[in-house]
Amino acid sequence: MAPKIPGAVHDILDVGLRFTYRDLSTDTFPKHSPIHFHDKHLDENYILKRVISLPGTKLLTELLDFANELLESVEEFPKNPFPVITIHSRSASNEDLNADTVARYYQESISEGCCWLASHLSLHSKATRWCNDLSWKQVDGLEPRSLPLHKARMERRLAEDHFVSRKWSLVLSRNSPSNVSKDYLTSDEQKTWRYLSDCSQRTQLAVWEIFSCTVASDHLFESIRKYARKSTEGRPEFPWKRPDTKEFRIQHPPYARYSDATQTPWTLPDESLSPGALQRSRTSGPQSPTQPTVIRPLDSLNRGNIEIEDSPSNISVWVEDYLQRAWARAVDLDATFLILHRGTTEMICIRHRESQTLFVSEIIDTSVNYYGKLQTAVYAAIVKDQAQRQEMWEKRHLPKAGMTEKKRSFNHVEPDVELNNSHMRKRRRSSSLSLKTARDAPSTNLTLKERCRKLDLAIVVLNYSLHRSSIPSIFIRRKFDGRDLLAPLSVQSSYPLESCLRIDVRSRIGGGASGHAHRGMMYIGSDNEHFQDVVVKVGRDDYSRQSMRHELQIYEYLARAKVQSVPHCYGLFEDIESKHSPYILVTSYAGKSLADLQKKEYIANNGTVTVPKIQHPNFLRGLAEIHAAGIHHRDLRPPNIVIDKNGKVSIIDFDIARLYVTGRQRKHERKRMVKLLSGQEVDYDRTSFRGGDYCDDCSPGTYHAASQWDSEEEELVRARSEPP
Ligand SMILES: Nc1ncnc2c1ncn2[C@@H]1O[C@H](COP(=O)(O)OP(=O)(O)OP(=O)(O)O)[C@@H](O)[C@H]1O
Repeated sequence: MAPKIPGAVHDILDVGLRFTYRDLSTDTFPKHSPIHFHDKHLDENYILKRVISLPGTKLLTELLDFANELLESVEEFPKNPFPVITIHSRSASNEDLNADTVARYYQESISEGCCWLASHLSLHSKATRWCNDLSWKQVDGLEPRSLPLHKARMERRLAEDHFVSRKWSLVLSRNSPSNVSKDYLTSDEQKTWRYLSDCSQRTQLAVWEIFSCTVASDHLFESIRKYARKSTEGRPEFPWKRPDTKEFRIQHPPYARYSDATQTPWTLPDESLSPGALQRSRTSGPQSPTQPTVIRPLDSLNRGNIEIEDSPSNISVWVEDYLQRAWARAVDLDATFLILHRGTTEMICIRHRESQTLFVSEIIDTSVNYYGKLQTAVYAAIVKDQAQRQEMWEKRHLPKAGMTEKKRSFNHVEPDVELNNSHMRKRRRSSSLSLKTARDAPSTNLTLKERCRKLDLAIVVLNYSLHRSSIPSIFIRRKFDGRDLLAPLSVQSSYPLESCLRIDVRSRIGGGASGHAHRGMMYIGSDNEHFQDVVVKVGRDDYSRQSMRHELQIYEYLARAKVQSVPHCYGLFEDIESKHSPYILVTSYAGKSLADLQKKEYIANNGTVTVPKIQHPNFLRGLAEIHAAGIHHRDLRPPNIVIDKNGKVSIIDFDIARLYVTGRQRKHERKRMVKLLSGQEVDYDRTSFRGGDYCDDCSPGTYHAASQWDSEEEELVRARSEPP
């Protein structure tokens, strides 16, 4: 007999969101596409191929039936009261419904209750107490550091964050049902727990893209629905964005994906999944890359004029781009469910791995009185799906005799089985550089540096994590015009391959306010023997171009002063495809940072590291050299001090450095360096803040009022009048 459902549970099942919808002005429409440079280099095997609409209410009915089944399978609900969950209702009439407000409202009003319930129903239905093992929250929500941002960049960030927030997810809040004895688990639940035991607390089980509750997102949802319906009829392949460089085509051997679960509470239309429905581009064997001997950037890009049009000003929202971003995030987490939510409406999407298809539900009204039940069903379905796929994976990967049990990592989308023995290939771990390192390269290194300086065209491919370029991007060197301004972009009609730099980006090694730093290898022409171990900093957005240009200027200044304690800068390059694509700044790889070398201490002790006193002079000499060249670094921190295998210390990251330094600032920065090396915490360099602030570097807790630091102009005058 079906159990009596407690009133508090009914409250959760029957809750609908109560937003009062307010029309917001169109200024909340995002002004930029969410697609970044990296997205164009996604591995072909991992890109969205089709979007198919799931018409009608079939998916909803199936999910609600699944919730009913779970409710009926409970023999008895716990006697102790259901935790108090407040159902808020929100009137949006005088509130800005940006993406984060919408997410927080969903979190406060519904997700907690649904997590408790889904947890009970799917993980420990026989437990006599209410226990919750799920949590819907913002994952990796915090930026590593919140540097004062350029005003325009801040505005753009705000506009983007205003429209969509991507960091929300369902996670397991514990590793095991710590509060529930095994006796209270049915055999099915025990099995589920076993297969989920590899999930850490940070494992994200599904992807939520939360949008602001605005006209723009309403328009986006409608467009997605129309797009999915249209593409269901015509079945065209999804237009993934790739670089426009036409003459290259790099074929990579394919490999298998993780499997889709087979026993799911939802059904997908069979005809969409049949092999004929999708022309998969599986090649029969490895093919050599197409690599022309003459590179014609303008021809290959098919552009008569490199002054490429800016994005049109009347941009509303880009359906494909938002779907692509969401899909890529789901692939990254290996999530099956992708939920698009905007407060008053929602779309549930299901990712089918085998056919690389996204199935999209109709638009769901979140005020319906079964919305709570639907969300509970979605959470429970996500958990079941995850456990079932893990079970399938483990069955296919039985541990070999004598080996410890092999577990699939939930956090990686590492392909597990090769498709074809003739080109067996495990996907390379992003961090490993398997080719010879620059140290092994013959002694042509110096000449190579000299040669590189003269070469203006760089062919860039990404080869790490989810990125495996099938078409490279073409970058052109940017130079100064002699007046500290970048000269206009100058592109020749053709370049012999032998006069081109080839940059193979192999792993991501850091990320900060202005961009992501990658490790890679730089070759010249068709020579695969000699290469430089380089760091490629890819700008985060178009505003980062300014800071990279500034960094190039500082590096050139330091090179002219023959400063040794900094990496060699190979130059600044611009992707010629779009005015808004980021610059890349290429420097030599100068070793691991203090933060990386002492990662544990750095993380555990609030960003501190300790260097034996005997080694301090090494670091101080490096800094003194930079000061002697007249450069004020202004951002000395453990991540910005690197040491190579031979113990050579270099200082990096000059994006907020200044081209003058006063005696007082030199002393200040020296003290800061000693403090940092002695295991003490250093915060942002307060000399950056002309408004005045506390400066613990000079003497702990001392407040420097605004007037105590010079203004930029005063600093310059003082710096010029002082001996170096
Ligand atoms: N030339 C280099 N050699 C070795 N490692 C490097 C080099 N350049 C950058 N890195 C690594 O990449 C990380 C980020 O680089 P960098 O600080 O230049 O980027 P950023 O975007 O300006 O970061 P932030 O905002 O934190 O200052 C560094 O902490 C360091 O670990």
